[in-house]
Amino acid sequence: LLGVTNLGAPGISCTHDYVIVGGGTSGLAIAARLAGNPLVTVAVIEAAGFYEIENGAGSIIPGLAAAQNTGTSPNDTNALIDWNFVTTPQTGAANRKIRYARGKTLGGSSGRHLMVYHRGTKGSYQKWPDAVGDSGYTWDNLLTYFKRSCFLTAPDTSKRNANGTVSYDPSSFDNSLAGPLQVSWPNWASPLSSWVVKGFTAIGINAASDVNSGSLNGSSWVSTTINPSDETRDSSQTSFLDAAMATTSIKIYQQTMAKKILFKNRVAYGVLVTTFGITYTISARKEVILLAGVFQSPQLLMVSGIGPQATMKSLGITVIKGLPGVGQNMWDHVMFGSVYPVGVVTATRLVTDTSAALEALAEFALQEGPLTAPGFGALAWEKLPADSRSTLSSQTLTALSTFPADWPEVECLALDGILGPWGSASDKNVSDGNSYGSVAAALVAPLSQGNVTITSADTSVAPVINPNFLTHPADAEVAVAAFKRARQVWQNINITVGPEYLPGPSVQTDAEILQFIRTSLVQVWHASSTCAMGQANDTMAVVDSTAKVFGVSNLRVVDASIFPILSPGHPQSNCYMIAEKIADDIKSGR
Ligand SMILES: Cc1cc2nc3c(=O)[nH]c(=O)nc-3n(C[C@H](O)[C@H](O)[C@H](O)COP(=O)(O)OP(=O)(O)OC[C@H]3O[C@@H](n4cnc5c(N)ncnc54)[C@H](O)[C@@H]3O)c2cc1C
Repeated sequence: LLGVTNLGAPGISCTHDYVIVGGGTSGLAIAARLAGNPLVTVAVIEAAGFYEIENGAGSIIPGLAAAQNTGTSPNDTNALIDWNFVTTPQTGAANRKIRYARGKTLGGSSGRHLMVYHRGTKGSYQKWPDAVGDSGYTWDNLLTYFKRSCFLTAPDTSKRNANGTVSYDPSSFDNSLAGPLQVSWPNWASPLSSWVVKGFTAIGINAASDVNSGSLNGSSWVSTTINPSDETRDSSQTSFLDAAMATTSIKIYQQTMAKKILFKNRVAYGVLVTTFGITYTISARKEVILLAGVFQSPQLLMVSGIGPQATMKSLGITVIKGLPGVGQNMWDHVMFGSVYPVGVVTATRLVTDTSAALEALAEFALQEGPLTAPGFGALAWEKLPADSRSTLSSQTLTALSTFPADWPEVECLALDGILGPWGSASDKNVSDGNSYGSVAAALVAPLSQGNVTITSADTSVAPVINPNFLTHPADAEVAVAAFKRARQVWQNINITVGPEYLPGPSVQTDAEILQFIRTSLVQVWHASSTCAMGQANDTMAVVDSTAKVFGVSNLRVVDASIFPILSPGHPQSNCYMIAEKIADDIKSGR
C-alpha cells in the first residue's frame, strides 16, 4: 500500500510547502493534485491509517459497508475506522443522542460511506455564486472540476440483472481527463429496487435520464464510486492517494493527530501534531490547508484561536481572529421510512441465513451478486406533488419557495433492509425467514440548521455536535408528507408478504406519523457548511471564494464544511469537485 518513500518520519519536526490537515475525501484529492507539481513538497496529517489494514473486507466490499456500525446507538461503534461521535440530545428526534458515523482513516468518510455518486442541480449550485459573489461557482464552471476528478465505466450488462437497466449520459463525464476516482454501477441490480422503480412510476416519479448533468427530478439506478475492475470501494485513498504515491513525493503522516494550527502575526506557519504520544511541528513554507471534515475543521479552527470569541475565551484559548460563523450554519439530511416483509430476496436474508451469505461471498469472488452493491440501487427525487403540497401550511410553502425550481424536496430510496431507528445492530434484522425492504424518504431541502462547538482546547476531546434535526416546523410538515409518499410507493407494488412491519398499520394520523419519524429518523451523514464560504461583508462567512480563512494568511479550509449550501442528494461529488477547484486556484496563484 504505502511506499516507504511516502512515509513521513513521525516525531521529527520538518517543513513542507503545503501541509494538509486531514487525509479524507477532499484532503487526499487536493494533496494529490498539489503533489503533482514536482517542485513542491506536500505532507498529509491523518489521525488514522489504512482501512484495508484496519478494517479489511468490511470496508472494501460494498455490500458489507452498509452493515458496518452505521446505527444511531452510541454503542453501535467501529473504533477501527470511525470517530464514534454522538450528537447532543435531539429535541426534534425524541431527545435521542444519535451516533454520527465519520471516517477516521486515510480516505476519511470516503472510506466509510455508501458509495452513491451523483451531482446536485444547476439551480442549487447557482445559490453558490450568489452567496459567495464569484461566478466561478456556476454549474457550467463547476462541471469542469466534477469531470476532472473521476472516470466513468459503463454498466456491465453481461453481469447486471436485466431488470436494472441504467439510463445515463456519458457526456457528463470526460474520460480523456483520466480522473482518478472510479464511477460505475454495481454488477448487481437489486430486485427490490426494480420493483420500487415501478412504484415510483406509479406515483408519478418517472425515470430520470441522468443524475450527473445538473438535474435530479426522477428515479435512477444511481452511479457509485465502485472500482469496476474488482467491484471494491473506490475512496480518495484508493484513487487519488494511490496514484500520488506511485508518482510523487507526497508524505503521509498516518496515526498523527493535529492538535493546533500555529500562527505568527496571524500567518499560519505550521501544525502542532502528535504521533503515538510524541509531539512535534510540521511547518508549511506556503500554506496550511485544513480538511478535517465538517465537525473537526471548525474544531481545529477554534482550538487554534479562530471562531466565536466567547467560546474560545471561556476555554482560555488566545483569540487570533474572531469569526462567529465557525461551527454555525450546519446543514444535514435526515431519513426515515416504511418497512415491509417482501417476496424478493434482500440483504436481510444475507444477515440471517448463513447459506445465503456464503453464496453471496462466493458470487462476490466472481465480482457478481448482492455484495457488489452497497445495499440499494434505485433512488428518486421530487418536489412534492400538488396533492401533497395541499397538506402543507402556507408558512411551509413560503419557506420551501426559497429553494430553486429544480431543487427537489424529497429523496426516496429503495433500501434492501430494515430502516428503523437503528438503535442497535440487531435493529436491522429479523430472524423470521422473511426478506425485508424499506422505502425511505430523506429531506433534501431542509430548513433546520445545526452547529458544532467545543468544550476543550484539546482536539482529542470530541466536538459537540448539534444537528438540530427536524426542529424547523416546515421540516416536520414535509417529513410527514414525504413519509406518505413512501407508503404510496408500497401501495403500488405487489411484493409485500405481510403487513407493514414499521411503523405498522396502526400509525395513521399525521401526529402518529410525525411521532414515528421523530423516534426512528436516522442521519444520512451529509453534514456540511460549518465553515461556510461567503463574502467579506458576511459576518457569518468563514472562508472567501478561494477557501482562504478570513482575517489570517496562509490558511485555507477545503472540505464539506465550506459549502455555502448543501446541494440535494449525496455530497461526495462536491467534496472532490471543491478539492479540484481550489487546487486549481492555488496552482494559478489565487
Ligand atoms: C456512513 C456514511 C455514509 C455516507 N454515504 C454517502 C454516500 O453514499 N454518498 C455520498 O455522496 N456521501 C455519503 N456520505 C457523506 C460523505 O462521505 C461526506 O460528505 C464526505 O466524505 C466528507 O468529506 P470531507 O473531506 O469533508 O471529510 P472526511 O472525508 O470525513 O475527512 C476528514 C478527515 O480528517 C481526519 N481528521 C479529522 N480530525 C483530525 C485531526 N485532528 N488530526 C488528523 N486528522 C484528522 C479524519 O480522520 C478524516 O480522514 C456518507 C458518510 C458516512 C459517514
